[in-house]
Amino acid sequence: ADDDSSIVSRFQRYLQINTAQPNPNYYEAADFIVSQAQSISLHSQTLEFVKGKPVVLLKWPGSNPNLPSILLNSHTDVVPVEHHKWTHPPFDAHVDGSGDIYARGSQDMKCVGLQYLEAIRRLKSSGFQPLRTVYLSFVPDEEIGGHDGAEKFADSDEFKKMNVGIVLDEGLASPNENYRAFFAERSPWWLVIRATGAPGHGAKLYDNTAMENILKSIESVRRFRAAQFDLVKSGLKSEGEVISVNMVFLKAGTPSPTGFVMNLQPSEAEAGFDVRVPPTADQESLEKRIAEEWAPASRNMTFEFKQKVSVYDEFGKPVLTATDSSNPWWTLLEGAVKKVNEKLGRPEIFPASTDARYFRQLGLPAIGFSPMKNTPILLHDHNEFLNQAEYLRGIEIYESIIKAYASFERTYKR
Ligand SMILES: CSCC[C@H](NC=O)C(=O)O
Ligand SMILES: [Zn+2]
Ligand SMILES: [Zn+2]
Repeated sequence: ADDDSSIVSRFQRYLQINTAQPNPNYYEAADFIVSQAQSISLHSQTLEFVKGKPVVLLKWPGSNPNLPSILLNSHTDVVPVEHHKWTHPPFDAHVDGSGDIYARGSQDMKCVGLQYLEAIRRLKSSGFQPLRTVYLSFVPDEEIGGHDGAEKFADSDEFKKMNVGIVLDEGLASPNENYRAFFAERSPWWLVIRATGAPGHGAKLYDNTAMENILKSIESVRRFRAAQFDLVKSGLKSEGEVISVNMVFLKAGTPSPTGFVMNLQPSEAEAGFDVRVPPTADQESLEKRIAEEWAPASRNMTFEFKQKVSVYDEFGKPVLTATDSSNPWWTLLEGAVKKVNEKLGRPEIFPASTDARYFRQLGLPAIGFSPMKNTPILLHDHNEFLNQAEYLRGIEIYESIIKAYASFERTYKR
């Protein structure tokens, strides 16, 4: 049956599978996706580049298999939850009186994965026949970097054989009327800075303590953060266009059975920062700032990157998906959204990281798009929800997009 309530209940079933990191129930999710695919006669294949981490690949063959194909990607894992902070249990997918569906993954991004499938279900039953082959990939581990998921998939022979011409991946909810679309993303630099200094009596004032040294750095980071944030607050730049820095841990002190030793100044202190660097930022000057202001050796400091992703192509140019007429897929997306009387906002840089970078790095255009409007941005938050009417509308949006993409005749040339 294809009434709204069965569509929503299929979404609920996907949401009810607990695929939270660090112990996602991947096989249950894969089984569910495969059974959905079978119900609409899509060819399915499960690739296991790493044991326990299935990539489910579905295929809807086009009538012209020589044309580059369309890949609709989504990740099956979700981030962990703090159960007691949710008003409805995060894996119940409870629908409240106003139609809000509460669940971890309702926005990020089980909605998108199933919307792709529901859109294809409708297109199939309407008799639509794609010219280009449409693939759907359901990949693991996006939330922990995608190394055993999208990264291996994008590097595989299976992927090469698919002859992909365009990838759609996740975007973000929009609090206003316009849907959002993303053409690039910032690079995560996970930075740890360490300070050392002479230990001493808690009552003594002296220079160069580890705590003083790290505090100076934290002050410097804070000034930089505030200046970047001001650019966003004033409307001069969007969130993805500035360098964000957020302190995520702070570690120092000498533990004791009752807490910390109170009259001993520690000899070491450490702080961690989640830094996000836009593709167009001057990386060298940021590196210099880190070495000279945030962790200067002159203040007995060192630093280390726990992760330093660079989203560059083989020529050292940042990988961006074109948003002008040189990229027909962008134009088609805009047109398809318009056709169902909706609008896209200005193209944006995704503020966090997604699997899209692995596809862009191959030189493929990849667009981040999750059709949720008039919706608060709740990914990774407590009480993540998506309204069922929004979910259903999103299916119509994808119907329009998939139809436009799968019917597009011209071969895309880079
Ligand atoms: C680079 S690994 C981390 C990926 C993660 N993605 C979604 O939140 C992020 O923190 O952006
Ligand atoms: Zn996501
Ligand atoms: Zn996420």
